[in-house]
Amino acid sequence: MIRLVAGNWKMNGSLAANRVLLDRLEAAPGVEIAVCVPYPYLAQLQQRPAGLALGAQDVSEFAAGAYTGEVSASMLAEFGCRYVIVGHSERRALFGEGNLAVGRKAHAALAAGVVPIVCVGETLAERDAGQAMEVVGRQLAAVLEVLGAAAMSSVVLAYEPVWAIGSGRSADVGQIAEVHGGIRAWLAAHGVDAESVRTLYGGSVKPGNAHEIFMAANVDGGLIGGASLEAGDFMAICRAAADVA
Ligand SMILES: O=C(CO)COP(=O)(O)O
Repeated sequence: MIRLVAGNWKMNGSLAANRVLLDRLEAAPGVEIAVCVPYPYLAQLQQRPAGLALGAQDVSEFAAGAYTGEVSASMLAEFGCRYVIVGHSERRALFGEGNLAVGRKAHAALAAGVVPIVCVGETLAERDAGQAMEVVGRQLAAVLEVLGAAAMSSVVLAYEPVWAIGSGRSADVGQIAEVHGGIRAWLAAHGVDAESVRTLYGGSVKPGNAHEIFMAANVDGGLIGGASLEAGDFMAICRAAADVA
């Protein structure tokens, strides 16, 4: 399947800076490229290089109504979002999102025709305790409980070990391949069409390590934080994904 490289701008950007960045991005053959931007910039991103998919970084689990500050999946769909990140570890850790809420957000996204990029991953303490796959399994189970096996095959997953995010310390290829293989096996064991679920790796992906990461078994692309704010770096990562396609 064609690899997906999604940039997660997090809470960065300005109208002026975004324009400079966008002017330097372009579609690349052999890879799908998406940028997941802060909500206020969805309007600006209506003008973007052809072939670049648009995404957001969070979504309400509710469809509409008295939920001050929330943004619904149908609003994202109106602005042309193909993707929305749900359950990023920063949202889980800093904003108290639990596993079931993440599942409900994924459900809301799918109901509006927006593909959720569901993030899973363990902390360093959990890895050191040998619990990485157990934690990821729990996170997956909650999403499966809400979505059911058929809908689960429509999501994109992102394995983002918390300790590798923004730390400059990527997981090594063996660790990545082990968890990605574990996720594929977990999905298959739970009745999900595992082969149709694209599973991205995220956490300190840079131009220098992208190629070997994308070569790893069961890695179907990347979720890129810091390096997605540098056009040259982001395009180099996208080309690395295309090269191994
Ligand atoms: O959190 C991430 C993407 O969602 C990864 O961030 P970094 O690429 O900055 O480590």
